[in-house]
Amino acid sequence: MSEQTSSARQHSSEETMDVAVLGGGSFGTAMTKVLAENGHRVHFWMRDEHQVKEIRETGINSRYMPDVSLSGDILPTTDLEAAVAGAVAVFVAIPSKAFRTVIREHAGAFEAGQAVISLTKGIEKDGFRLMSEILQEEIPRSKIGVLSGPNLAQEIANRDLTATVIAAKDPDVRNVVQSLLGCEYFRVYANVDVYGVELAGALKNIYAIVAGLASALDLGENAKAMLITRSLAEMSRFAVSLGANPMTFMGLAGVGDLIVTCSSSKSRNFRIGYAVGKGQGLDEAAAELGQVAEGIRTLLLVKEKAEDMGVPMPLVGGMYKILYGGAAIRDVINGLMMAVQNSDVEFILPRTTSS
Ligand SMILES: NC(=O)c1ccc[n+]([C@@H]2O[C@H](COP(=O)([O-])OP(=O)(O)OC[C@H]3O[C@@H](n4cnc5c(N)ncnc54)[C@H](O)[C@@H]3O)[C@@H](O)[C@H]2O)c1
Ligand SMILES: O=P(O)(O)OC[C@H](O)CO
Repeated sequence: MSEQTSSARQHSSEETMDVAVLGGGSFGTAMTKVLAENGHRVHFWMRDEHQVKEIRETGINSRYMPDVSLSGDILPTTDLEAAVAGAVAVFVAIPSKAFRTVIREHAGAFEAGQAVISLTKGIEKDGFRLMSEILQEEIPRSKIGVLSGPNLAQEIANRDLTATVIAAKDPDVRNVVQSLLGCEYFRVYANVDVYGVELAGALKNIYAIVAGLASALDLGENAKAMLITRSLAEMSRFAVSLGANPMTFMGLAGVGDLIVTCSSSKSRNFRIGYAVGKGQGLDEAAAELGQVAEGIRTLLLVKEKAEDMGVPMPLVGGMYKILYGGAAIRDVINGLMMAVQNSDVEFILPRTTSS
């Protein structure tokens, strides 16, 4: 173990555990690094044999994190069954589009009572399912958790100070994740509102696109504050109508993640909005990014769901018109600014209009 590794581990469990990380992208790589630096044996599953070979031989995942060197007890593999067998916890960082397929295909591999934690911030198209719901449906004998918060993968990999949230009903899951991941640069807070934490992580990606677009247009600092705050109001309104606890949105998974993703060009969703604001087409921007920006899909799903439920979401509606309806950005902004005046905090003063 390197000097850096032993110092990172000060606050985490002293016992070496077998853990699995599923998904060889940016976030899977960052979480693998934290777990390995904390002294655990990490079975790192990905589908690409070349990537496995590269990480095994060089410690580098050049496609997703070319500047990050992985060291410690990391076992890259394409064998998911072997990765999961005996793991005290399985962390899943597969984009929402492929999440169910991967879990279903390997459902038999997961053990009864095993902690399975989603790291994915997205929503499934059919049935508007969150990832924890997919886990519940596909591998119901597992103990399920969700990790979410202001967690830019690159910063975690750089050991920049970061906090996250583990949400799980089962205290054993909360405890094991805090113990496995916590260290001097990564602090893990707990919550029991699984649905709220997970929904916050998915929804903020939409508003990061909005914020990126605003940044491209150089709308000013007041506009940034207005957008972030109204995004929080809108996402909490939607989440509460689905049964989430509004207080969750005051925490790291809510306002915390919203702040980081809406104010940093390190966020892929923010970069999509910025590119569109600078006149690039959505498809071109997504192709150029070359990594997942969940907000693009989530926007479509949330717009449809909000309309079905009659929940007003003017920012979602406006972004949809820009990305998919060919609306002029300035017209949409003008429409939002000139809408009927409304309540600031609707949990104190209820909204009286549908605008
Ligand atoms: N990158 C971050 O900063 C960050 C932070 C927190 C949460 N997340 C979330 O984690 C999830 C994964 O994001 P990421 O940043 O790692 O994405 P990424 O684009 O960097 O990588 C995606 C990975 O998923 C793999 N993948 C895609 N389809 C697959 C399939 N069918 N089978 C197996 N593997 C498949 C790809 O090969 C790739 O390794 C997203 O929901 C994202 O919102 C990302
Ligand atoms: O790069 P993004 O936009 O997917 O955001 C990454 C994380 O979700 C930030 O918390």
